[in-house]
Amino acid sequence: MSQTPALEVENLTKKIKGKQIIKGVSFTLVPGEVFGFLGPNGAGKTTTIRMIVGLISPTSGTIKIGGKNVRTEFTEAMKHLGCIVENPELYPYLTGWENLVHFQKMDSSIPKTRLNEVIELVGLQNRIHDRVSTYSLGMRQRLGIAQALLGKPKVLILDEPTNGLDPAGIREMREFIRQLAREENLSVLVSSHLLSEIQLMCDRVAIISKGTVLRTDSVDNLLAEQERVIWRAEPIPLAKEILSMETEVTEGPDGTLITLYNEPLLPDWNEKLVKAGVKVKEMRTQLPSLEDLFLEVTGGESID
Ligand SMILES: Nc1ncnc2c1ncn2[C@@H]1O[C@H](COP(=O)(O)OP(=O)(O)OP(=O)(O)O)[C@@H](O)[C@H]1O
Repeated sequence: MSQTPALEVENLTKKIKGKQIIKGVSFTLVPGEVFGFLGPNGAGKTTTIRMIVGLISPTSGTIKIGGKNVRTEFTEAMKHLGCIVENPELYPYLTGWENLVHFQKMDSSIPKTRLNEVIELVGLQNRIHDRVSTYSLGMRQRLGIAQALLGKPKVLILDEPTNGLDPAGIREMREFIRQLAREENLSVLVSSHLLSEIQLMCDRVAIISKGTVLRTDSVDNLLAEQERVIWRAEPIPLAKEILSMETEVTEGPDGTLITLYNEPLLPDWNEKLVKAGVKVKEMRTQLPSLEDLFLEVTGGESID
């Protein structure tokens, strides 16, 4: 693919009060993808996002939005960006429509016809003339997104978009974000500390911990890399001894042994066990849980 990335972050660092908070973060969003920024509290997600949206400046590194450098072409770069970083700034005593008109008037490049387009995109047609104070949290989020979409951005940044929503609201927001990315060819960067949410919503994910991106890939690929084999064999000590000569072995629950899944070598390991007199009763593969994957990638740091 030779299309211009929607967002390019290269070797970003940030030092605050002498402390290195962000230590060389790089990732790229292609048009139309939902990209998850996943890490425990304090990992550096918000600081990175604040640099992308221009709220603070990086110590070093490059950020390009729609090919425009945030440092040297700030206005051009910001034209391609829509974001809700802290809570969306809305006036509760005005209607949804009046809120949007207010923001549209602040940017002379946005025609009034865009209002109905964004209202339709976020599905607020039926309630747009009601006061925002009567909206649910999910509806306020949608209105915030409508506002962020007014300038037809290429990239939308949402910091923890499902925070505070109930399970139905979370599901709705997740589906809405996916649909928006698909239909508008919009790239969406979503930060979250919720593993399951990232798995269901995002095409790819960057796992961030202590100011560093440890891995970037689709959740499915990351999980497949950590696929394991559960062995039920007797006697266990002998089976463990033999397998340990081939690969790393841990003991699972109920007297099982666990190794990583290594397809080409499995028959060989099995043969060695059988030749040594071990009875192999069962071999089955298992994907790790997201929590296990996270622990594996971060080297033991848990998500919460
Ligand atoms: N202005 C600041 N001064 C000092 N330390 C800061 C400042 N801003 C952020 N930090 C520190 O940088 C680290 C990363 O914070 P950041 O808010 O980016 O993490 P996060 O991944 O977004 O987590 P959370 O979800 O809790 O916001 C934390 O240890 C935080 O205490």
